[in-house]
Amino acid sequence: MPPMREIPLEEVGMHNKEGDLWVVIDAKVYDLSRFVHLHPGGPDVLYAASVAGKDATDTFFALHRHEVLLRPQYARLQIGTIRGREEQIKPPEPGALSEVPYAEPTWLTSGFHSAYYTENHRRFHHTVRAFFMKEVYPEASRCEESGKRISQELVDKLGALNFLAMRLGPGKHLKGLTLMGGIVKAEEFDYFHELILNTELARFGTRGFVDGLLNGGVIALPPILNYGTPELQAQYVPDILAGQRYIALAITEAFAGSDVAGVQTTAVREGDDWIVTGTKKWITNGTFSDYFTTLCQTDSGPTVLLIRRSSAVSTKPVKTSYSATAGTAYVTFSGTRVPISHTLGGVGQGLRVILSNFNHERWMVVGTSLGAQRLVVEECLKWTNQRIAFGKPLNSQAVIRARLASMIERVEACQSWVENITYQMNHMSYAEQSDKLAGPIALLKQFVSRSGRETAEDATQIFGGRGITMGGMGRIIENFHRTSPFDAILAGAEDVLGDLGVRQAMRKMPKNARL
Ligand code: HEM
Repeated sequence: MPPMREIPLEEVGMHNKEGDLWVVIDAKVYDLSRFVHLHPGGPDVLYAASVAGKDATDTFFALHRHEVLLRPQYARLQIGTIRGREEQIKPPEPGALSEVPYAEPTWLTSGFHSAYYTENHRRFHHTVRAFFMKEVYPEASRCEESGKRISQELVDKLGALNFLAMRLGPGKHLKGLTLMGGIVKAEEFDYFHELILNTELARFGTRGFVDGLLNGGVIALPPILNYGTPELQAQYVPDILAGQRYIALAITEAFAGSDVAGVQTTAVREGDDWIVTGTKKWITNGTFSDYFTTLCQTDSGPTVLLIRRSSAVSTKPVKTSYSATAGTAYVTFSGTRVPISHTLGGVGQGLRVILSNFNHERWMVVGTSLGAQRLVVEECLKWTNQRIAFGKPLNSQAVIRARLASMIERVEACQSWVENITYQMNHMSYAEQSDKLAGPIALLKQFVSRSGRETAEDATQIFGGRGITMGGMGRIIENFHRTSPFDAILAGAEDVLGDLGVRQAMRKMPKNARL
């Protein structure tokens, strides 16, 4: 691009009419002469006396997100800069931290300290945020809107970083892999690294894509890694981790959701095979999965099987209130033949396999909800600072500040509890996690998803009409308001989880406990 011409403000003022229209936004001069008729807000607003040929910075930022100016088709409308002035509102550097109070957790806030995170976590975080914003975010936005699944090109890029392997948490599946380009060694990688991945990917503000981003693998692979034979693991895991094949977890049915023991899909032995018949519903990534980690009923009780897609397996999309990019499916097994070697965790052991798997899944949902809630807090702090209503910034109203206070308190409480649980996970074996953390993680998830929905409500009141409008200024709030109920349902409904947490505590009550 040739260097931009420096233009005196007075010269801009002469271009203020139809066919010859310039405006100044943040020291940059835009020629809107031809764009006026394409402008989504219409031409008339641009011909207003306070806009045409004038510095319209405040007006522009009251109506548009900064990202509008960064889109290539609009960036090229710029013809120069105002002499003697500098751009003030700059796009964030890749990986940069926000300086808005509470927009980052304390461990990423200058001058604050943390007992949990190391220098390696910080470097990892910086690299992840930069990569996500540059490589993943543009596709996340596109797919959230179009409903298309993640592209193989992006999956390949993620595969090269061993993204899915990292999202399964620490463990022997990481051995020998180069993680995030070598930023963290396999033996150093812990649940805080994984928490960073989960919170960062929620910052796209695209809840459907978050699940489309190979979440099927995150929840369907652990039963193979924990209960599959070495042969089975060698046959399936590497291709899935590399993004060459896709997998989904198939538990829920129209017949049974939180009541997993009530599933009606059956597996009947015939020689060395199981014959599987039944349906599964709300299966994340199911529309494009090659394999299904599936809970079935057998004569000897619930059993988990690894099922390959074949002509006896069909999938169709389930239209939910978030984007079809998640690949949510209705799956039908029509007498599907499955070798008995594909049994995970023993016949009749299905509930043990599935219930232990739930802890990690619930903790993952908690992490993505937390990341999204923090983003919503940042959006609200910025909006209430720049939006003028009744002649004053929104944040000069006590009712608005009261809502902001509640949102900040909730996200900070969620953060502290999540970090505490994550620390426990780092110091417990898988078996200890199953025994000790099922209750606390269930309670944590109930608390975090409920906080999320309260925050969605507060944010929508703050953003008004924009909070219920897809695209534009309030797009992140609208997406969160529409999709935060997913966090309250997926991996166990909120109410059921609260009850589970208390029942776990009751089981562990000392026999001699008395007041
Ligand atoms: C470089 C200059 C501009 C570009 C590229 C631009 C682009 C856009 C775009 C893409 C939208 C759709 C909503 C969104 O994505 O946020 C929009 C909406 C709008 N624009 Fe602009 N715009 C420009 C300047 C202005 C100015 C100076 C005004 C001054 C009044 C203005 C007034 C509006 C209005 C009223 C809407 C509708 C807002 C809404 O529905 O909430 N635009 N503009």
